[in-house]
Amino acid sequence: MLRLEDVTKSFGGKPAVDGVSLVVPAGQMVGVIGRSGAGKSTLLRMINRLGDPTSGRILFGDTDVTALRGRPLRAWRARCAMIFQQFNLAGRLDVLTNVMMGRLSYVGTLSALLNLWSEHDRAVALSGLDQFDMASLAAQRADTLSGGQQQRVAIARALVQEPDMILADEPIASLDPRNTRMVMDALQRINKQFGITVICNLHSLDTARAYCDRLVGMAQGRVVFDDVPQALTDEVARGLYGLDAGEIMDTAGTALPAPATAYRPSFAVA
Ligand SMILES: Nc1ncnc2c1ncn2[C@@H]1O[C@H](COP(=O)(O)OP(=O)(O)OP(=O)(O)O)[C@@H](O)[C@H]1O
Repeated sequence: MLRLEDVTKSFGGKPAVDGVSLVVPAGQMVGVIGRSGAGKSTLLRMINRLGDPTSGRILFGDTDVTALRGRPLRAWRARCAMIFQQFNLAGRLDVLTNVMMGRLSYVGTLSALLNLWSEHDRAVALSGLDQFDMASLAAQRADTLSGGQQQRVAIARALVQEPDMILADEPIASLDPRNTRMVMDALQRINKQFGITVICNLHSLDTARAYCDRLVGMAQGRVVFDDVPQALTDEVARGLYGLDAGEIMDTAGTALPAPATAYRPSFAVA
C-alpha cells in the first residue's frame, strides 16, 4: 500500500503540490486528473523520488520512501516504473534491447552497457513484448516505430522491470485515438492481469473515466476530488476544470470500454 502523508513540494516558495494525503491500496488503477499546472506531474515524480518533497512523507508498506538514499533508493525506483509522454526509448537501439533495459536492476549497468544479456533476460523481454503483440518487432530500431508502438514498448520495458507500481505521466498525450486505446488497454492489462498498481496522469476525462478504478482530481496542488469515476459528474468536472471542461471531454471516449471493476473506495474524499 502506498501512503502519502501531507506531502508538499514548493518551487521558489510557491507550492506545486500542497498538503496531499492519499492512500493507494495495492492493485488499484488510479487516474490523476486536473488542469495544466495542477501539480499532477510533480506528485508522480515525488513518488518515484525524481523530486523530493519539501515536507511530508511517502510510505510504501513500512518503508519511508522519502528517507531512502543510495542503493535502497535505486531499488525503490526499480519497484515503481515510470512511463513518460515522450516514451524515453533509446531510438538507435532495437526494440528488444530497449525492453531488456527494464532488467537493469537485475543485471547491473556494466553488463547492460556491454550488451551481455542472459538468455533468461532475452526470454523475459520477448515475453513482455509478446504480451502486447509486439514480439515480431523485436529486431526493429525503436525510432522506426509509431508513437503508439513506442509507448507500448515502454510499457513492456516497465513490465519486465517486475515493479510493484507503474507511474504513467500523460502516457497518451501525444497519441491519436487508436493508439490511445491500445496504450490504455496495455496499462489496464498490466493492472488487471498482473495486479500491478497503476497511477496515471491523464488529460482526457473520458479516458480516465473509462479505464480507472478511482479518480484523484487536483487543483492548485491540492486534492479536490477523490472517488470512483461514476461520481465525477459534469458539474464536478466543470468545478475541476472551469471553462476548459468541454475541451477535455473527448467524444472518442464514448466508445471506450466500461471500467473492468466496480471499485468502492475506502478513503475519505479530501
Ligand atoms: N522544476 C520546476 N521549477 C519550477 N516550477 C515548477 C517546476 N516543476 C513544476 N513547476 C510548477 O509547478 C506547478 C505544477 O506543475 P506540474 O507540471 O506538476 O503540473 P501538471 O498538473 O502536471 O501540469 P501539466 O498537465 O501541464 O503537465 C506549475 O505551476 C509548474 O510551473
